[in-house]
Amino acid sequence: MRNVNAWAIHRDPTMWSDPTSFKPERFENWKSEAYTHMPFGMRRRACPGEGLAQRVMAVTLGSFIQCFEWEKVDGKDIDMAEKMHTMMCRVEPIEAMCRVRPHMVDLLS
Ligand code: HEM
Repeated sequence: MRNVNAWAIHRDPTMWSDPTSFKPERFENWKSEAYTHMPFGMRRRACPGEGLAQRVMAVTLGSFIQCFEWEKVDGKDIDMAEKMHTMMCRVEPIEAMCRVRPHMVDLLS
């Protein structure tokens, strides 16, 4: 058994500038450098679903945003505090409601 602390590597300021800021543009024309970014793990036990996930994530997320209006149940900002578990979890889980956007009602009902 081996454990690699991908959490720490993904937040390492010697590898990433301003590592905790949401900057999707950092991945534009981005070339993978070995072991700096490994959301799907690496090598023998790496995620076999990576190809599928990479293909469907954008369209899934885009559909969620295009088709539904989202709202947090408690109306507060998202609390990003983390706690360790077998997997990384939020201290406060996100509870959200969605409503079909008006222009999608006929298509989705
Ligand atoms: C955004 C989507 C996903 C992410 C971020 C993700 C990430 C991961 C990670 C980090 C691992 C552990 C790799 C390791 O142990 O080093 C893993 C394992 C695994 N993933 Fe995913 N995954 C995703 C989607 C999927 C999908 C779509 C499937 C199947 C259709 C899948 C199937 C698996 C399986 C079967 C393993 C266990 C592989 C093994 O232990 O040999 N994953 N995934």
